[in-house]
Amino acid sequence: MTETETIYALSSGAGMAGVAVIRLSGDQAFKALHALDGMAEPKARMATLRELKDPVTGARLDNALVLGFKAPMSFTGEDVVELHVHGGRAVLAGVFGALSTVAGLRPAEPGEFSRRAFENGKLDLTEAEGLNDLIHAQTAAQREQALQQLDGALKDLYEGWRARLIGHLAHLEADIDFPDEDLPEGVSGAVLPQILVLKDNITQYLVDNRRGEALRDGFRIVILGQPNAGKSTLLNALARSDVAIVSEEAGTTRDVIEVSLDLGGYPVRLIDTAGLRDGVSDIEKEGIRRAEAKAADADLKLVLVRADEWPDIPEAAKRWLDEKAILLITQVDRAKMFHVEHSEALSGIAGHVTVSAKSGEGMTDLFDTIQHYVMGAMAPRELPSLTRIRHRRALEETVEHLARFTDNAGIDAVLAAEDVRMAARALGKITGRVGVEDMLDVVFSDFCIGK
Ligand SMILES: Nc1nc2c(c(=O)[nH]1)N(C=O)[C@@H](CNc1ccc(C(=O)N[C@@H](CCC(=O)O)C(=O)O)cc1)CN2
Ligand SMILES: Nc1nc2c(ncn2[C@@H]2O[C@H](COP(=O)(O)OP(=O)(O)OP(=O)(O)O)[C@@H](O)[C@H]2O)c(=O)[nH]1
Ligand SMILES: [Mg+2]
Repeated sequence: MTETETIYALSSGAGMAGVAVIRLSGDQAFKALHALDGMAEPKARMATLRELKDPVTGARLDNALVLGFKAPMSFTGEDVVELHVHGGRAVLAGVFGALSTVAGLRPAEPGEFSRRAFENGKLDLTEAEGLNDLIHAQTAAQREQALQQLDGALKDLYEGWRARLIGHLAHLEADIDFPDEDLPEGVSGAVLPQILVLKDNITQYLVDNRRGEALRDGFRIVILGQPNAGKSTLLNALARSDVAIVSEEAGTTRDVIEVSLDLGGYPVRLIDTAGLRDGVSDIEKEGIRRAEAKAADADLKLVLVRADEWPDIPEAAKRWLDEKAILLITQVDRAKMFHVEHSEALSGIAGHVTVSAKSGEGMTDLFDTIQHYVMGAMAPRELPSLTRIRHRRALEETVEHLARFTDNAGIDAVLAAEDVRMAARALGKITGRVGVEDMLDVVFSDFCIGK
């Protein structure tokens, strides 16, 4: 299969619909349209009504709205034809059957239209990823982040850094080639601090609490505490749905139970876990192991302690109390005349709330406290956030090369210049400017068919 093959796919959603869009891209796209409508090529970018027939049987397929784009002025940069047909099963089957009889056409792979757009320079890799994120966006904040990335916000940031490095590299190389009188002394002297500043900028940029990734994947809030603390009851209350089994038996929950919520436009994954104690059965031990694994990479932890036990906090719960934890004193309806006494457990954490899932006391306060935390963690930063581990790895690699540059700068100008070149390459991998052939399959296989 060569890249010039013409591809087609359903680009609208599957299932019955008022209108469905079938997209064709490649140099046979208009020929294929002619095979179905027998008419002259429609004017580029002008919607036209056409009767489509099966080229082999002559059977009528649909009255379709047809839209053509001529290369390179199209989404993919190739000739593109869109068939806007009635979205019925028989219509789609008929049109796909007809297209399969046209020579030089084949069904598109997932993400193949976007991949061609990338290969034809219409999108860089971060923009293509932004497009995919936009299609999967579930909340307003996810949509906004994806749109920014699709608009080139990450591309501009990383290409800007790369351009700065390449500028510095030119100076370093000039220094190496003309070490003496041709250039004033001190050129490399000026480059060093400039590269150090850039290295610091990137290093600081990486300290982001996974903001962009959490926005893309969902902010993970893990509910932790000893058996019968009321974790599953709390999950059900926050999710406003009877998701997890609740019982007075200690050790009810063993599996990790996850619910997705939209918290003021921010996607949240609320995770209930097994009660923390010295596990009795092997199954419960495994449940606790999973609970602790979730706790370790939580974006926020809700650590539950029962009011009738307060201020005693079991060691298994106490170890999760840190700046990413909210302490919940639960089942306060069961403790008479309860008030939170001073405890050292209250310092160094993100907050504490006293609640009763039964009476509803404190639940509004809890909701507000969580929402406040999530909003703070997800608030837009000055620079657009990286959204994938792929970006993070490449930026870490960039910083490593720049650290090596600083080590070599005083010793060996040739080695140091090579470090800068490698740093620029690592940055170029994010946007797909260099050395990414092996990565493209991974990036685009994640896309939908028809995109
Ligand atoms: N029917 C339909 N709707 C759609 C799309 C599509 O492909 N078809 N899109 C698909 O994702 C999105 C729109 N995105 C598009 C992006 C670029 C071009 C395009 O033709 N670009 C040309 C010309 C640019 C211009 O006119 O300014 C180019 O880049 O050269 C088309 C659609 C959303 N809606
Ligand atoms: N009175 C009162 N009872 C509660 C409250 N929250 C939970 N319970 C009860 O406490 C018991 C344990 O609740 P669960 O939500 O199953 O506790 P859990 O922390 O999930 O327990 P495990 O899954 O065993 O770790 C159940 O009988 C609940 O009905 C509350 O706020 N007030
Ligand atoms: Mg439970």
